[in-house]
Amino acid sequence: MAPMGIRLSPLGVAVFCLLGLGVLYHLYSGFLAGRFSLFGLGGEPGGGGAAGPAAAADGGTVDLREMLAVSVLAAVRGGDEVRRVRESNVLHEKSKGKTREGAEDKMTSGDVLSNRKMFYLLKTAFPSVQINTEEHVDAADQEVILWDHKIPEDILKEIATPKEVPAESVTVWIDPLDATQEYTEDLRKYVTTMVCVAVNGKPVLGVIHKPFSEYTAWAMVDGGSNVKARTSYNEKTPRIIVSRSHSGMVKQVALQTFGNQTTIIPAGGAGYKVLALLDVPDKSQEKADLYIHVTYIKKWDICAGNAILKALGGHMTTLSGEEISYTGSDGIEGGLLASIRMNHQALVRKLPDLDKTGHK
Ligand SMILES: Nc1ncnc2c1ncn2[C@@H]1O[C@H](COP(=O)(O)O)[C@@H](OP(=O)(O)O)[C@H]1O
Ligand SMILES: [Mg+2]
Repeated sequence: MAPMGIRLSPLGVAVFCLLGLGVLYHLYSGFLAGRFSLFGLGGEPGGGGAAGPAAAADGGTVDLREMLAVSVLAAVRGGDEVRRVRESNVLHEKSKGKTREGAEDKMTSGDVLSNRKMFYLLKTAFPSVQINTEEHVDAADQEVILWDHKIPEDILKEIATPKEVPAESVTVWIDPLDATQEYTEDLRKYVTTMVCVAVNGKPVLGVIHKPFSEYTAWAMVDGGSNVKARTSYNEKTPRIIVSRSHSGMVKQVALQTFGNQTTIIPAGGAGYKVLALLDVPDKSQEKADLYIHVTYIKKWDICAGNAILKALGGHMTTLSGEEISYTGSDGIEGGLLASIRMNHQALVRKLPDLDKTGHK
């Protein structure tokens, strides 16, 4: 018997407790989860109302169509910084150290300022997703950049319905300035900014933006794209696009595999080299049939290109034909082979085993 003659029913108490737990769970998984993850970064919450975090409202899911819209915006905004710094001619060039092969790993103000814009735009819109970026994020120099929740018409036209996935299955990869070496040499056509979204490690969304020609390619696997493959490719004597500053033994490997008649096109930037395989209207863009890389490379350099190729029916794998998983470690060891509208596995079989030949 309770005081003052009120009797508590055990069923009523149980229902009350369950309701309480439900309210707490809802608060934690949605609103608070988003805020905690930003605070964990040393960041501020993204603000409320229409421009607040996109993931928070759904309690742990994100809409890939919204992620695509923010990724395009981030690549363009980052690209504005890249262009502004290059046009100022004050690059504040530094070395982050050396690559395994002994090349300078460079960084400029263009990389840093683009990274800041791209990272905070994505982090504010999607506070609960994992974001991996090439450059260090300075928590003391953060910026809250709000997304207006507008999905551009070209995306709405291609992708008619939202595509929800659990926020915890998503890994975002940002390259705030691809082809930094060429950027310092003022070889502007090679420079891109890139965003990639992987779901359970599989590349699903890719954006490659060329800041100096203001061209943007995007694609979503099983969604849509604003770019397509060319109508024909030369599989027998392919034009092969390769690195100009991290080449390793790539030319020898290409000529040994496809013969001495093969044309080798040295170029900067992994984003630029993927675009070379596609039907891109930009006049400064060279065209190739295959992209081969033999040295170590990082996932932010290749994830967006991998997603775009996959969305268009192409392939990007290691040289031994393995799919690349975009979670966990930053780098991949087995080189790269990218193709579209070709028999990719037949190409893999043609290539020498790099570990055996020591061709890296
Ligand atoms: N052996 C290596 N080690 C580290 N990074 C490499 C690399 N080979 C290529 N990369 C990176 O991959 C991108 C494309 O390389 P490349 O232009 O030589 O084809 C460049 O990215 P960033 O410019 O973003 O640093 C480059 O630094
Ligand atoms: Mg890069």
